[in-house]
Amino acid sequence: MSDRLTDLIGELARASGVNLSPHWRDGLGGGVGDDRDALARLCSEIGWAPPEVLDRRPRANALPALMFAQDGGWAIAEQWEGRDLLRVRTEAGVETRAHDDSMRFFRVAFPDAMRGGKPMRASAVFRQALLNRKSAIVTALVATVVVNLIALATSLYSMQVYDRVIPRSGYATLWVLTVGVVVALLLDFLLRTTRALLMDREAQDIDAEVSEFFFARAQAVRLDARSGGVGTMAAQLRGLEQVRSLYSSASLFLLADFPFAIFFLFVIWALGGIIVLVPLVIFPISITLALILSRLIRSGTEAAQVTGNRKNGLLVESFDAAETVKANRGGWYMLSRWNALIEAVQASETPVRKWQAVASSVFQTLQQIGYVGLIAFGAVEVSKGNMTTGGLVAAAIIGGRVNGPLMAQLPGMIVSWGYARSSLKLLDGILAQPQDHPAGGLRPDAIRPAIRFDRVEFAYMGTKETLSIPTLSIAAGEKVGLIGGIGSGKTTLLRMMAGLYAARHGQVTLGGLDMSQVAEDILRQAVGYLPQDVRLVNGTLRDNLLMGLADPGDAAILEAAEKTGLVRLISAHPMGLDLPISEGGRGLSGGQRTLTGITRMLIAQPSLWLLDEPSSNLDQNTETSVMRAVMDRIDEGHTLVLVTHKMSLLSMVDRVIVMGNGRITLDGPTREVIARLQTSGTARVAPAGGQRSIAQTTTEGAA
Ligand SMILES: Nc1ncnc2c1ncn2[C@@H]1O[C@H](COP(=O)(O)OP(=O)(O)OP(=O)(O)O)[C@@H](O)[C@H]1O
Repeated sequence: MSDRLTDLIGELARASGVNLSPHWRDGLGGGVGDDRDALARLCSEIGWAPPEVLDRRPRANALPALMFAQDGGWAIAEQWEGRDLLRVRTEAGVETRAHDDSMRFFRVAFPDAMRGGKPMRASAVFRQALLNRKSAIVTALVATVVVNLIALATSLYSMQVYDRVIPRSGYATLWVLTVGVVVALLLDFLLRTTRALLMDREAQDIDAEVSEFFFARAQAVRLDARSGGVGTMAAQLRGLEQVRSLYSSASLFLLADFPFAIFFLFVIWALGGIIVLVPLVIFPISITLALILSRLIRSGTEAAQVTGNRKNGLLVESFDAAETVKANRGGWYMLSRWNALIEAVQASETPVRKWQAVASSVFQTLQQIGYVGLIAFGAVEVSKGNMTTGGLVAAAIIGGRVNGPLMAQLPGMIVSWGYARSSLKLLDGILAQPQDHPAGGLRPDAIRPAIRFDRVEFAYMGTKETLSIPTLSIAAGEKVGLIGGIGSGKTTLLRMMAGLYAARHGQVTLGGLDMSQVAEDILRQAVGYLPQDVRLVNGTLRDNLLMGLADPGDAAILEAAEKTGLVRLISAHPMGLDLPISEGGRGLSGGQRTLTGITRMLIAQPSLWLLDEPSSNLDQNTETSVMRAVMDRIDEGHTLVLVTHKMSLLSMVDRVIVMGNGRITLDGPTREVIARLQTSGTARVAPAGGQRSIAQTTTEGAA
């Protein structure tokens, strides 16, 4: 394998702001080479679209791009340094090279693991995953073809036995034929087993690839655009396996078994002439029945899928909210919802099962009618001398190979298709939801932590306007307190500043750049956000402290933990930083979770600190020491926005913004705003926009 080229592709992806799957190199074989066509071969092997060939003199906005030069091999052309000079990155480092016409430039169509590349339909994702494994599918197809040919051989064996061996007592012929058929059957066994193992391995691979894609897509759905609960979302992903297994079995059916059924019709015709009419009549009948069946069960499978997902949602919810449910004796309430959903699932599944049962009996009867029809019609043909007895036996056996796929496989596949279709619809729903940030995005060297809101309006899914901020600017280096009544919009505003929610109208900029256009990793480096309720994930404390960060080493982690007091938890536990955290951060107290979140921010050192009620879970002493540690870490030019209900914390900020009913109702220097709030509820404040003087009427009270 050409490591050099894959290294360069990895670097180009990073430079283009694309999150390649960590496993993108897995399974790459050797022999791609280092020549000019190596990139095209590599893309084809990985299953990416072929690279786009750029102009011989690419425009500045087409860079960075991969470049191949006759004398220097592969490199990344980063940017133009002058009219004829290119800044080029090779494995040896960065150098400047003169442009010459032998250079070729290529753009790679990266799939982004966190976004899944271009918007597409869920079915296309499965198709692509199958197509990426063309060689395995071709092998399985060849095996299926040979297995079918062996079936043909066994039927012809019967014909020979009836026509040649029995009338002439030709035992020598019988032995030869029998040995031949036994060898063929052994080969058949080997091929079937190999096909099953191969398909199983590929199925696992496809599962891994497809589930990675959809999991990443579901993760990247913008927080404010998420519809449905956690359980429903989880259930949407559950249909993956069903769709995958249908796609693999359906492709083998359509590509091998179905065409072979047609081929076998010709064989029956060759053996018995007119008797082929029997399967020929049954064939369209079974297809028509299959189509009718698929229509009949369609609505049932869809309803069953939807209620099934709601059932899953309720299950997740009941465990997640177990404390509330138990404390409020909500068990019966949850149980009655559960029972209602079970009833709904059964109601929608009953017609599906009914039609499935009817269908399988109908298809079995059709199969038997086909057999009887073939034998009866064949007997007439044999007695007329138009075919031999052996020919009839062979035709009956082959008739089974025609009926098998059509009568036995088709009904099951139609029902699976009904379920898979509704799973695909749900997966399409995930793909259609807006994603966090565009692939690529702006990648400035540094972002000034200055925030500006311009005619911003925001509403949660399905609600009317929640936030309306005509103008707000927070300069780099400002320390701002955000206060307001319960539900006044503080958290929503903070999440917008963090780039977690996107404005429905208007623009939010960070350092002059539209926040929604900044590359995700750059944004997350610059912005530190501490949610009101810090949730931890399954793993170790270290994993939770370092999630998404480069490991600065234990000394740096412990230094930060010392400042927040988290070190007490670490030193009290025998496993120290490796102390296990269970799902949802269970095992740590609310205060310890908050300390973990703050310690993480101290390690990350963002330039924009967004803290949502950082001390609500902390005692007075811890609050003082933790907030001091935070203020010590916030450098001169760094910005702080602190949501709080505690007036005591406002001494740490120089400016206070008061929220009320989704709007800014007061904005000014801390002392003036506090004085205004203390004297009366009718202060004059300036329209929010960074002005430091109070000048507008408000009736809002602070926290
Ligand atoms: N996920 C959501 N979906 C729909 N509406 C929401 C959601 N989260 C919050 N809201 C609504 O948006 C409004 C503002 O909520 P927000 O959490 O920003 O208030 P807050 O000022 O932070 O309140 P608190 O002080 O209680 O934390 C509230 O009316 C709330 O009901």
